[in-house]
Amino acid sequence: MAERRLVVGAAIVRGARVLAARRTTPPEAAGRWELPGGKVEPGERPADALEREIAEELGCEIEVTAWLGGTSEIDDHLELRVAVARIVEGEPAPHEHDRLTWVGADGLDGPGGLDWMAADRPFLPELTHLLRAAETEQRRAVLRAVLFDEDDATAVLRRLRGDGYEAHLERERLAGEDDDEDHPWAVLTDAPQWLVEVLVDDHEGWLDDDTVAATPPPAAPLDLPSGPRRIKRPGAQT
Ligand SMILES: Nc1nc2c([nH]c(=O)n2[C@H]2C[C@H](O)[C@@H](COP(=O)(O)OP(=O)(O)OP(=O)(O)O)O2)c(=O)[nH]1
Repeated sequence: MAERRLVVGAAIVRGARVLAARRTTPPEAAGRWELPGGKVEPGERPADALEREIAEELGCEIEVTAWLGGTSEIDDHLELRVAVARIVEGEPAPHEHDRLTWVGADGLDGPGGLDWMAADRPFLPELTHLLRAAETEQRRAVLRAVLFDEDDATAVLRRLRGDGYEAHLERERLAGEDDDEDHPWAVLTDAPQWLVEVLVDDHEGWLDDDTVAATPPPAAPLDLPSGPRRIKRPGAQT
């Protein structure tokens, strides 16, 4: 039999989650999840094909960082390889799928997991392993954004989760204050510091420096201020 044509799929990883896309065609595959990608053209490098397909399907630019082991048979004519990739430009939007979702190790496989295309399943154990390793890494890098208003806190939480980061809400206590109504909200997240800074600036909050200090220690100790740091915002009331 002639060699199978190669289909490449991208496991786009951000934080400890991977981006899954829901197919709309053909009818038997509609509603099932895949890793975005497509067929490699004759003479095309697989990584180039993947970057081209992702630009077409999601409107963003990725960089392939590694290939997962093995290939998987799709049918008599096609076989699938999967690369781990990261976004280098833009935000993914579904141009050819009807849904995108950022899924962590817990939602990837097993009961309650996504209904994947059959050919993707052999890659799930390795992918789960990668996401678990990323989770461990992340536990060491949590930032705390402090916001006075619950609506602001919820907006920040939604935005971070929508972008694929881990984030959860906690009720914050300010030292020396005991009036419950004055206790602000804290959003704990693994998002990068620049993004959290932009969001707290937009929602009149601040980034708690204690948690910045709790990220993996730099080679030389940093001289960090001990109190919460107010991010300056043009025109904001202090
Ligand atoms: N892109 C992608 N295709 C997959 C995956 N798993 C899987 O079985 N497939 C199948 C579905 C299709 O039969 C085939 C890829 O076709 P496609 O329609 O996505 O590729 P393409 O964009 O190059 O399509 P076309 O131009 O030939 O229409 O591989 C996966 O994770 N990603």
